[in-house]
Amino acid sequence: MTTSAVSLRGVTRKYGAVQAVAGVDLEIRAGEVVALLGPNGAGKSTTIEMLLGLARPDQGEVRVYGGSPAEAIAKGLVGVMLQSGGIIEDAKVGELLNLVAGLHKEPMPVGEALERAGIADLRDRKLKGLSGGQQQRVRFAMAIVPQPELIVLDEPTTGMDVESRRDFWASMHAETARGRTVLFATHYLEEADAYADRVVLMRNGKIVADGTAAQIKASVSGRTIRATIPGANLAALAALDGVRSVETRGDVVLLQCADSDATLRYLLASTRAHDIEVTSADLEDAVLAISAEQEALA
Ligand SMILES: Nc1ncnc2c1ncn2[C@@H]1O[C@H](COP(=O)(O)OP(=O)(O)OP(=O)(O)O)[C@@H](O)[C@H]1O
Repeated sequence: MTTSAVSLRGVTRKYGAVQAVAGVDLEIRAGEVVALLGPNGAGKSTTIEMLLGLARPDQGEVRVYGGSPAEAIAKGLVGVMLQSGGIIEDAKVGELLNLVAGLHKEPMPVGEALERAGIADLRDRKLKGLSGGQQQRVRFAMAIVPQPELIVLDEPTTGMDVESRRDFWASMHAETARGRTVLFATHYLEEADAYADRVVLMRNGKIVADGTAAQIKASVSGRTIRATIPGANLAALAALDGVRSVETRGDVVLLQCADSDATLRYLLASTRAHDIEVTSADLEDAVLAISAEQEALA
């Protein structure tokens, strides 16, 4: 049996009256790239802090590569990129990276870390003059310099413009291609959709959905079929098994389907439908729907 990279069991954490994390169970296998999604205050940062040993759970157990977070970090197994802190304003980029490398047993050469983070040209610049996006890249270089098995990133692209975000994810992709395990918190659904193997959605301190982006989309909203159907019998379409709703836009019929395959077969066999398109809801629709469901249950 392979050891999980990360294992959280029944983890809770309160701040005063606020239940920041309310019973989280999460296993992350080696090599997985996991996005932690959720609205402000969902408990993402607190969960990350507990798995890094920066906050102690009130209840439950946190394991990183079978040991405590502190042990995993001491072994250089974990690279971290947090939202703030960790930067010495008066130091030069190269000096800071040397300092971090010096704390680890088998760091990669600093020049290589800078190269991989796309900031080789900033080596002799002081941290305080850098833009927010450049500072984020320095944090990323700090995260990878220990050659960690697991990289944990809390909202890594906050403050970056579109181009920097794209470059950042290209650098990140090179790390995941090397088989590293990655957990990142984000507010950008498209980042979760594009870069994660698995999406974990948190709300009010709990995990409310966990699966691939495709599964999460499918679990909520099924698919939409759009087709031109001359003389469509809308009542017959609405009565089909697996059809949730029917709308028309002129000759075009939109069918919300739980089972789009069966509906497609029917359309092709029994109607004059043409120009058929099948689309799945995007992750944003799914997240909104799950959040609304949770709201209704609360
Ligand atoms: N150190 C703290 N002291 C007091 N309350 C805290 C502390 N850290 C977190 N909280 C509270 O716990 C809840 C969860 O916060 P957390 O930062 O984990 O959420 P998040 O999902 O990371 O949110 P965001 O997307 O805004 O970063 C919030 O209500 C927050 O105000």
